[in-house]
Amino acid sequence: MTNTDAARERSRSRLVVRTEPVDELAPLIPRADPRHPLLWMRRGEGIVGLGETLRIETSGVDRVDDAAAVWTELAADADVDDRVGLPGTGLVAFGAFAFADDSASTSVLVVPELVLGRRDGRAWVTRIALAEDASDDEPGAPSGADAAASDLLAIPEPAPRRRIPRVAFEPGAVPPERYEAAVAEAVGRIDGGELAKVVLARELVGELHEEDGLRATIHRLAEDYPDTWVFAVDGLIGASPETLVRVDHGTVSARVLAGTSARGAGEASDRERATALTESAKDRAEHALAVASAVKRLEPHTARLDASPEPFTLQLPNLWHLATDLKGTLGDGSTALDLVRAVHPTAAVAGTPRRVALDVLAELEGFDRGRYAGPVGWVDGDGDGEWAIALRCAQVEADGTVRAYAGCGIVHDSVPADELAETVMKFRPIVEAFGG
Ligand SMILES: C=C(O[C@H]1C=CC=C(C(=O)O)[C@@H]1O)C(=O)O
Repeated sequence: MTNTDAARERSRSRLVVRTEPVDELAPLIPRADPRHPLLWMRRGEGIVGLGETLRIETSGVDRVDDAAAVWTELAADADVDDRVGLPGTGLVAFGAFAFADDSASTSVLVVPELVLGRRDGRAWVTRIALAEDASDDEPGAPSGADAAASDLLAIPEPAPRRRIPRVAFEPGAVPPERYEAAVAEAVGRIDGGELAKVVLARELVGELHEEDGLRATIHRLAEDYPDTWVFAVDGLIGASPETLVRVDHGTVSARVLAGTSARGAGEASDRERATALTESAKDRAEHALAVASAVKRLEPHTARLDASPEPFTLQLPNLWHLATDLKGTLGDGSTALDLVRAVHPTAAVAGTPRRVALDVLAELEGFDRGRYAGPVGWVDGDGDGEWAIALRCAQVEADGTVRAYAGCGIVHDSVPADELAETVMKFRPIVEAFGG
Protein backbone atom coordinates (compact mmCIF):
# COMPACT_ATOMS: atom_id res chain seq x y z
CA MET A 1 0.00 0.00 0.00
CA THR A 2 1.48 3.40 -0.94
CA ASN A 3 1.47 6.31 1.47
CA THR A 4 -1.26 7.95 -0.59
CA ASP A 5 -3.40 4.80 -0.36
CA ALA A 6 -2.81 4.68 3.38
CA ALA A 7 -3.85 8.32 3.70
CA ARG A 8 -6.93 7.62 1.58
CA GLU A 9 -7.76 4.66 3.82
CA ARG A 10 -7.38 6.86 6.89
CA SER A 11 -9.38 9.59 5.19
CA ARG A 12 -12.41 7.26 5.27
CA SER A 13 -12.45 7.97 8.99
CA ARG A 14 -14.08 11.33 9.29
CA LEU A 15 -12.23 14.34 10.61
CA VAL A 16 -13.98 16.29 13.31
CA VAL A 17 -12.94 19.92 13.40
CA ARG A 18 -13.84 22.73 15.75
CA THR A 19 -12.58 26.32 15.54
CA GLU A 20 -13.27 28.77 18.33
CA PRO A 21 -12.25 32.40 18.73
CA VAL A 22 -9.88 33.24 21.58
CA ASP A 23 -9.02 36.63 23.03
CA GLU A 24 -5.34 36.68 22.25
CA LEU A 25 -2.60 34.24 21.34
CA ALA A 26 0.45 36.42 20.96
CA PRO A 27 3.16 35.39 20.62
CA LEU A 28 2.84 32.36 18.33
CA ILE A 29 6.42 31.11 17.91
CA PRO A 30 7.10 30.29 21.60
CA ARG A 31 4.12 27.91 21.46
CA ALA A 32 5.50 25.92 18.52
CA ASP A 33 6.88 22.41 19.05
CA PRO A 34 10.67 22.90 19.22
CA ARG A 35 11.46 19.50 17.61
CA HIS A 36 8.70 19.22 15.00
CA PRO A 37 7.56 22.78 14.42
CA LEU A 38 4.63 23.44 12.10
CA LEU A 39 4.40 27.12 11.38
CA TRP A 40 3.45 29.69 8.78
CA MET A 41 3.86 33.32 9.67
CA ARG A 42 4.33 36.82 8.30
CA ARG A 43 4.41 40.09 10.25
CA GLY A 44 3.38 38.32 13.46
CA GLU A 45 0.26 36.69 12.01
CA GLY A 46 -0.19 33.14 10.83
CA ILE A 47 -0.75 29.63 12.11
CA VAL A 48 1.11 27.23 14.38
CA GLY A 49 0.26 23.52 14.38
CA LEU A 50 0.79 21.06 17.23
CA GLY A 51 0.53 17.28 17.18
CA GLU A 52 -0.37 15.30 14.08
CA THR A 53 -3.84 13.92 13.35
CA LEU A 54 -3.09 12.81 9.82
CA ARG A 55 -0.29 12.89 7.27
CA ILE A 56 -0.60 12.54 3.51
CA GLU A 57 2.68 11.57 1.83
CA THR A 58 3.12 11.56 -1.92
CA SER A 59 5.94 11.44 -4.44
CA GLY A 60 6.58 11.44 -8.17
CA VAL A 61 5.13 13.42 -11.01
CA ASP A 62 1.59 13.39 -9.55
CA ARG A 63 2.64 14.38 -6.02
CA VAL A 64 0.49 17.53 -5.91
CA ASP A 65 -2.51 16.01 -7.71
CA ASP A 66 -2.48 12.95 -5.44
CA ALA A 67 -2.30 15.07 -2.31
CA ALA A 68 -5.05 17.37 -3.62
CA ALA A 69 -7.34 14.41 -4.35
CA VAL A 70 -7.00 13.00 -0.82
CA TRP A 71 -7.44 16.49 0.62
CA THR A 72 -10.64 17.08 -1.33
CA GLU A 73 -12.10 13.78 -0.03
CA LEU A 74 -11.08 14.57 3.54
CA ALA A 75 -12.53 18.06 3.38
CA ALA A 76 -15.80 16.88 1.83
CA ASP A 77 -16.33 14.31 4.60
CA ALA A 78 -15.14 16.42 7.53
CA ASP A 79 -17.53 17.46 10.26
CA VAL A 80 -16.57 21.11 10.71
CA ASP A 81 -17.81 23.58 13.29
CA ASP A 82 -15.99 26.82 12.42
CA ARG A 83 -16.99 29.76 14.59
CA VAL A 84 -14.48 32.18 13.07
CA GLY A 85 -14.73 31.74 9.29
CA LEU A 86 -11.43 33.20 8.09
CA PRO A 87 -9.02 31.67 5.56
CA GLY A 88 -7.04 29.10 7.58
CA THR A 89 -9.75 28.45 10.17
CA GLY A 90 -11.62 25.14 10.19
CA LEU A 91 -9.83 22.19 8.62
CA VAL A 92 -6.26 23.02 7.63
CA ALA A 93 -3.08 21.23 6.55
CA PHE A 94 0.52 22.44 6.33
CA GLY A 95 2.34 21.25 3.22
CA ALA A 96 5.73 21.00 1.54
CA PHE A 97 6.31 19.49 -1.89
CA ALA A 98 9.51 18.25 -3.49
CA PHE A 99 10.88 20.41 -6.29
CA ALA A 100 11.48 17.66 -8.84
CA ASP A 101 9.28 14.87 -10.17
CA ASP A 102 12.06 12.33 -9.56
CA SER A 103 13.19 13.62 -6.15
CA ALA A 104 13.95 11.05 -3.47
CA SER A 105 12.25 13.40 -0.97
CA THR A 106 8.62 12.85 -0.17
CA SER A 107 5.99 15.56 -0.30
CA VAL A 108 3.67 16.02 2.68
CA LEU A 109 0.44 17.49 3.89
CA VAL A 110 0.29 17.43 7.69
CA VAL A 111 -3.02 17.87 9.52
CA PRO A 112 -2.21 18.93 13.10
CA GLU A 113 -4.25 18.13 16.20
CA LEU A 114 -4.26 21.70 17.36
CA VAL A 115 -3.91 24.92 15.38
CA LEU A 116 -3.33 28.32 16.94
CA GLY A 117 -3.94 31.16 14.53
CA ARG A 118 -3.97 34.91 14.19
CA ARG A 119 -5.14 36.91 11.18
CA ASP A 120 -6.41 40.47 10.73
CA GLY A 121 -6.10 40.95 14.48
CA ARG A 122 -8.37 37.98 15.30
CA ALA A 123 -7.14 34.87 17.11
CA TRP A 124 -8.49 31.33 17.15
CA VAL A 125 -7.88 27.74 18.17
CA THR A 126 -8.78 24.78 15.99
CA ARG A 127 -8.91 21.18 17.21
CA ILE A 128 -8.84 18.39 14.63
CA ALA A 129 -9.46 14.74 15.54
CA LEU A 130 -10.38 11.53 13.76
CA ALA A 131 -13.98 10.67 14.64
CA GLU A 132 -13.01 7.02 15.15
CA ASP A 133 -10.24 7.90 17.58
CA ALA A 134 -12.32 10.49 19.31
CA SER A 135 -15.41 8.41 20.13
CA ASP A 136 -14.42 5.48 22.22
CA ASP A 137 -17.41 3.11 21.88
CA GLU A 138 -18.01 3.15 25.63
CA PRO A 139 -21.50 4.06 26.72
CA GLY A 140 -21.59 7.70 27.71
CA ALA A 141 -18.35 8.44 25.82
CA PRO A 142 -18.41 11.80 24.08
CA SER A 143 -19.38 11.90 20.41
CA GLY A 144 -16.66 12.76 17.87
CA ALA A 145 -17.49 16.45 17.80
CA ASP A 146 -17.57 16.78 21.58
CA ALA A 147 -14.35 14.84 22.00
CA ALA A 148 -12.65 16.97 19.37
CA ALA A 149 -13.81 20.07 21.16
CA SER A 150 -12.48 18.96 24.52
CA ASP A 151 -8.85 19.45 25.49
CA LEU A 152 -7.24 16.62 23.50
CA LEU A 153 -4.14 18.75 23.42
CA ALA A 154 -3.95 21.74 25.70
CA ILE A 155 -2.84 25.14 24.38
CA PRO A 156 0.81 25.34 25.40
CA GLU A 157 2.13 28.25 27.41
CA PRO A 158 4.76 30.29 25.58
CA ALA A 159 8.18 28.73 26.22
CA PRO A 160 11.13 30.89 27.32
CA ARG A 161 13.46 31.94 24.56
CA ARG A 162 16.65 29.91 24.10
CA ARG A 163 19.89 30.70 22.31
CA ILE A 164 20.09 29.86 18.62
CA PRO A 165 21.92 26.65 17.80
CA ARG A 166 25.43 26.77 16.36
CA VAL A 167 25.53 24.91 13.08
CA ALA A 168 28.83 24.99 11.15
CA PHE A 169 27.96 24.86 7.46
CA GLU A 170 30.28 23.47 4.79
CA PRO A 171 29.72 23.26 1.04
CA GLY A 172 27.76 20.12 0.20
CA ALA A 173 27.75 18.25 -3.09
CA VAL A 174 28.72 21.34 -5.08
CA PRO A 175 31.90 23.13 -3.97
CA PRO A 176 32.07 26.82 -4.98
CA GLU A 177 34.45 26.18 -7.92
CA ARG A 178 32.13 23.57 -9.33
CA TYR A 179 29.20 25.93 -9.00
CA GLU A 180 31.07 28.58 -11.00
CA ALA A 181 31.94 25.97 -13.64
CA ALA A 182 28.26 24.96 -13.86
CA VAL A 183 27.25 28.61 -14.31
CA ALA A 184 29.84 29.02 -17.10
CA GLU A 185 28.56 25.85 -18.77
CA ALA A 186 24.96 27.11 -18.49
CA VAL A 187 25.91 30.45 -20.08
CA GLY A 188 27.51 28.48 -22.94
CA ARG A 189 24.32 26.49 -23.44
CA ILE A 190 22.25 29.70 -23.37
CA ASP A 191 24.56 31.36 -25.92
CA GLY A 192 24.29 28.21 -28.03
CA GLY A 193 20.51 28.69 -28.16
CA GLU A 194 19.57 25.61 -26.12
CA LEU A 195 17.56 27.68 -23.60
CA ALA A 196 17.05 31.28 -22.39
CA LYS A 197 17.41 30.89 -18.61
CA VAL A 198 18.23 28.25 -16.03
CA VAL A 199 18.31 28.55 -12.23
CA LEU A 200 21.32 26.83 -10.68
CA ALA A 201 21.59 26.23 -6.94
CA ARG A 202 24.12 24.90 -4.49
CA GLU A 203 23.84 23.49 -0.99
CA LEU A 204 25.56 23.88 2.37
CA VAL A 205 25.51 21.05 4.90
CA GLY A 206 25.78 21.17 8.68
CA GLU A 207 24.73 19.28 11.78
CA LEU A 208 22.17 20.23 14.41
CA HIS A 209 22.65 18.79 17.88
CA GLU A 210 19.70 17.02 19.36
CA GLU A 211 19.33 19.28 22.36
CA ASP A 212 18.95 22.34 20.11
CA GLY A 213 15.34 22.75 19.07
CA LEU A 214 14.27 24.78 16.06
CA ARG A 215 12.20 27.44 17.81
CA ALA A 216 15.10 29.88 18.28
CA THR A 217 16.00 29.55 14.60
CA ILE A 218 12.43 30.33 13.57
CA HIS A 219 12.35 33.24 15.99
CA ARG A 220 15.47 34.71 14.46
CA LEU A 221 14.11 34.38 10.91
CA ALA A 222 10.82 36.03 11.88
CA GLU A 223 12.57 38.86 13.69
CA ASP A 224 15.16 39.57 11.00
CA TYR A 225 12.88 39.02 7.97
CA PRO A 226 9.38 40.07 9.13
CA ASP A 227 8.12 40.74 5.58
CA THR A 228 8.85 37.20 4.37
CA TRP A 229 6.82 34.02 4.81
CA VAL A 230 8.48 32.25 7.71
CA PHE A 231 7.73 28.54 7.56
CA ALA A 232 8.44 25.26 9.31
CA VAL A 233 6.93 22.13 7.81
CA ASP A 234 8.27 18.63 8.41
CA GLY A 235 11.83 19.86 9.02
CA LEU A 236 11.81 22.41 6.17
CA ILE A 237 12.59 25.77 7.79
CA GLY A 238 12.96 29.11 6.04
CA ALA A 239 11.94 32.70 5.32
CA SER A 240 10.77 33.10 1.73
CA PRO A 241 10.04 36.45 0.13
CA GLU A 242 8.31 34.84 -2.89
CA THR A 243 4.57 34.05 -2.90
CA LEU A 244 3.94 31.19 -5.33
CA VAL A 245 0.15 31.56 -5.09
CA ARG A 246 -2.53 32.65 -2.62
CA VAL A 247 -6.22 31.87 -2.89
CA ASP A 248 -8.59 33.79 -0.63
CA HIS A 249 -12.36 33.60 -1.22
CA GLY A 250 -12.13 33.57 -5.01
CA THR A 251 -9.18 35.96 -5.33
CA VAL A 252 -5.75 34.86 -6.55
CA SER A 253 -2.43 36.58 -5.94
CA ALA A 254 1.27 35.90 -6.35
CA ARG A 255 4.56 37.76 -5.98
CA VAL A 256 7.13 36.90 -8.62
CA LEU A 257 10.79 37.58 -7.81
CA ALA A 258 13.82 37.32 -10.06
CA GLY A 259 16.75 39.71 -10.38
CA THR A 260 18.89 40.46 -7.34
CA SER A 261 21.34 43.08 -6.12
CA ALA A 262 23.40 43.49 -2.96
CA ARG A 263 22.36 46.25 -0.52
CA GLY A 264 24.57 49.34 -0.53
CA ALA A 265 26.66 50.34 2.51
CA GLY A 266 25.12 53.81 2.99
CA GLU A 267 21.72 55.23 2.11
CA ALA A 268 22.85 56.82 -1.18
CA SER A 269 24.71 53.77 -2.40
CA ASP A 270 21.80 51.55 -1.34
CA ARG A 271 19.39 53.64 -3.47
CA GLU A 272 21.87 53.57 -6.37
CA ARG A 273 21.93 49.78 -6.22
CA ALA A 274 18.15 49.59 -6.31
CA THR A 275 18.01 51.99 -9.27
CA ALA A 276 20.72 50.06 -11.09
CA LEU A 277 18.73 46.87 -10.54
CA THR A 278 15.59 48.34 -12.12
CA GLU A 279 17.70 49.54 -15.07
CA SER A 280 19.74 46.36 -15.53
CA ALA A 281 18.89 44.71 -18.87
CA LYS A 282 20.20 41.38 -17.54
CA ASP A 283 17.99 41.43 -14.42
CA ARG A 284 14.93 42.70 -16.29
CA ALA A 285 15.26 39.90 -18.84
CA GLU A 286 15.65 37.30 -16.08
CA HIS A 287 12.64 38.80 -14.29
CA ALA A 288 10.42 38.99 -17.38
CA LEU A 289 10.84 35.25 -17.98
CA ALA A 290 9.74 34.48 -14.40
CA VAL A 291 6.66 36.71 -14.71
CA ALA A 292 5.72 35.27 -18.10
CA SER A 293 5.86 31.69 -16.75
CA ALA A 294 3.63 32.49 -13.75
CA VAL A 295 1.10 34.44 -15.87
CA LYS A 296 0.95 31.71 -18.52
CA ARG A 297 0.17 29.05 -15.91
CA LEU A 298 -2.29 31.09 -13.84
CA GLU A 299 -4.22 32.71 -16.68
CA PRO A 300 -6.24 29.63 -17.70
CA HIS A 301 -7.63 29.47 -14.12
CA THR A 302 -8.52 33.12 -13.72
CA ALA A 303 -11.37 35.30 -14.95
CA ARG A 304 -9.02 38.26 -14.63
CA LEU A 305 -5.31 38.55 -13.84
CA ASP A 306 -3.43 41.86 -13.49
CA ALA A 307 0.30 42.34 -13.12
CA SER A 308 1.98 45.42 -11.66
CA PRO A 309 2.89 47.35 -14.84
CA GLU A 310 6.61 47.68 -14.07
CA PRO A 311 8.73 45.51 -11.79
CA PHE A 312 9.41 47.21 -8.46
CA THR A 313 12.33 46.81 -6.08
CA LEU A 314 11.68 44.75 -2.97
CA GLN A 315 13.99 45.61 -0.10
CA LEU A 316 15.12 42.81 2.21
CA PRO A 317 17.77 43.11 4.91
CA ASN A 318 20.24 41.04 2.86
CA LEU A 319 19.46 42.16 -0.72
CA TRP A 320 17.21 43.86 -3.28
CA HIS A 321 14.95 41.89 -5.61
CA LEU A 322 13.02 42.84 -8.70
CA ALA A 323 9.39 42.00 -7.95
CA THR A 324 6.05 41.85 -9.76
CA ASP A 325 2.73 41.34 -7.98
CA LEU A 326 -0.05 39.43 -9.72
CA LYS A 327 -3.66 39.82 -8.60
CA GLY A 328 -6.81 38.34 -10.06
CA THR A 329 -10.06 36.49 -9.60
CA LEU A 330 -10.52 32.77 -9.93
CA GLY A 331 -12.38 31.70 -13.02
CA ASP A 332 -12.75 27.97 -12.58
CA GLY A 333 -13.16 27.18 -8.89
CA SER A 334 -9.58 25.92 -8.55
CA THR A 335 -8.27 25.33 -5.04
CA ALA A 336 -4.92 26.63 -3.84
CA LEU A 337 -3.48 23.15 -4.42
CA ASP A 338 -4.80 23.11 -8.01
CA LEU A 339 -2.96 26.36 -8.64
CA VAL A 340 0.21 25.11 -6.92
CA ARG A 341 0.09 22.20 -9.35
CA ALA A 342 -0.47 24.52 -12.31
CA VAL A 343 2.24 27.04 -11.55
CA HIS A 344 5.15 25.04 -10.05
CA PRO A 345 7.98 25.28 -11.08
CA THR A 346 8.08 28.87 -12.35
CA ALA A 347 11.05 30.31 -14.22
CA ALA A 348 12.12 31.95 -10.92
CA VAL A 349 13.38 28.54 -9.79
CA ALA A 350 13.62 26.42 -12.98
CA GLY A 351 14.12 28.45 -16.16
CA THR A 352 12.84 28.88 -19.71
CA PRO A 353 11.78 26.86 -21.62
CA ARG A 354 10.72 24.90 -18.55
CA ARG A 355 11.34 21.33 -19.76
CA VAL A 356 14.78 22.10 -21.17
CA ALA A 357 15.71 24.10 -18.06
CA LEU A 358 14.69 21.23 -15.76
CA ASP A 359 16.89 18.83 -17.72
CA VAL A 360 19.83 21.24 -17.75
CA LEU A 361 19.61 21.98 -14.02
CA ALA A 362 19.33 18.27 -13.20
CA GLU A 363 22.45 17.66 -15.27
CA LEU A 364 24.55 20.62 -14.07
CA GLU A 365 23.54 21.05 -10.43
CA GLY A 366 24.68 17.65 -9.25
CA PHE A 367 22.33 17.13 -6.26
CA ASP A 368 18.68 16.43 -5.43
CA ARG A 369 16.99 19.71 -4.43
CA GLY A 370 14.58 17.88 -2.13
CA ARG A 371 11.92 20.40 -1.10
CA TYR A 372 14.09 23.45 -1.78
CA ALA A 373 12.40 25.64 -4.44
CA GLY A 374 9.26 23.53 -4.10
CA PRO A 375 5.88 24.79 -2.88
CA VAL A 376 5.48 25.26 0.90
CA GLY A 377 2.37 26.55 2.66
CA TRP A 378 -1.09 25.59 3.84
CA VAL A 379 -4.50 24.73 2.44
CA ASP A 380 -7.84 24.81 4.24
CA GLY A 381 -11.01 22.79 3.80
CA ASP A 382 -12.53 25.41 1.46
CA GLY A 383 -9.50 25.22 -0.83
CA ASP A 384 -8.12 28.60 0.24
CA GLY A 385 -4.43 28.69 1.01
CA GLU A 386 -1.10 30.49 0.97
CA TRP A 387 1.93 28.96 -0.73
CA ALA A 388 5.45 30.30 -1.02
CA ILE A 389 8.38 29.01 -3.00
CA ALA A 390 10.67 27.35 -0.45
CA LEU A 391 13.68 29.70 -0.70
CA ARG A 392 16.20 30.92 1.90
CA CYS A 393 15.62 27.66 3.66
CA ALA A 394 17.11 24.45 5.02
CA GLN A 395 15.83 20.93 5.46
CA VAL A 396 16.59 19.41 8.85
CA GLU A 397 16.75 15.61 8.61
CA ALA A 398 15.82 13.21 11.40
CA ASP A 399 19.53 12.50 12.10
CA GLY A 400 20.26 16.23 12.59
CA THR A 401 21.77 16.86 9.14
CA VAL A 402 20.86 20.36 7.97
CA ARG A 403 20.94 21.14 4.24
CA ALA A 404 20.63 24.79 3.24
CA TYR A 405 20.10 25.90 -0.36
CA ALA A 406 20.46 28.97 -2.56
CA GLY A 407 20.37 29.48 -6.30
CA CYS A 408 20.47 32.10 -9.02
CA GLY A 409 18.81 32.67 -12.36
CA ILE A 410 21.42 32.33 -15.10
CA VAL A 411 20.96 34.22 -18.37
CA HIS A 412 23.32 34.91 -21.26
CA ASP A 413 25.30 37.69 -19.56
CA SER A 414 25.62 36.05 -16.14
CA VAL A 415 29.11 36.11 -14.62
CA PRO A 416 30.03 32.98 -12.58
CA ALA A 417 31.81 34.84 -9.74
CA ASP A 418 28.86 37.25 -9.38
CA GLU A 419 26.36 34.41 -9.21
CA LEU A 420 28.44 32.66 -6.56
CA ALA A 421 28.50 35.92 -4.55
CA GLU A 422 24.70 36.15 -4.95
CA THR A 423 24.26 32.68 -3.45
CA VAL A 424 26.25 33.85 -0.42
CA MET A 425 23.80 36.77 0.06
CA LYS A 426 20.86 34.41 -0.31
CA PHE A 427 22.30 31.95 2.22
CA ARG A 428 22.63 34.69 4.84
CA PRO A 429 19.16 34.49 6.45
CA ILE A 430 19.23 30.75 7.05
CA VAL A 431 22.93 30.48 7.92
CA GLU A 432 22.60 33.27 10.52
CA ALA A 433 19.42 31.75 11.93
CA PHE A 434 21.46 28.61 12.61
CA GLY A 435 24.17 30.65 14.33
CA GLY A 436 26.58 30.84 11.38
C1 LIG B 1 16.49 30.63 -6.56
C2 LIG B 1 16.51 31.55 -5.62
O1 LIG B 1 15.99 32.80 -5.81
C3 LIG B 1 15.14 33.10 -6.90
C4 LIG B 1 14.18 34.11 -6.43
C5 LIG B 1 14.48 35.45 -6.47
C6 LIG B 1 15.59 35.90 -7.20
C7 LIG B 1 16.33 35.04 -7.95
C8 LIG B 1 17.48 35.54 -8.74
O2 LIG B 1 17.68 36.77 -8.83
O3 LIG B 1 18.25 34.73 -9.26
C9 LIG B 1 15.96 33.61 -8.08
O4 LIG B 1 15.25 33.49 -9.27
C10 LIG B 1 17.06 31.30 -4.28
O5 LIG B 1 16.95 32.17 -3.42
O6 LIG B 1 17.56 30.20 -4.04
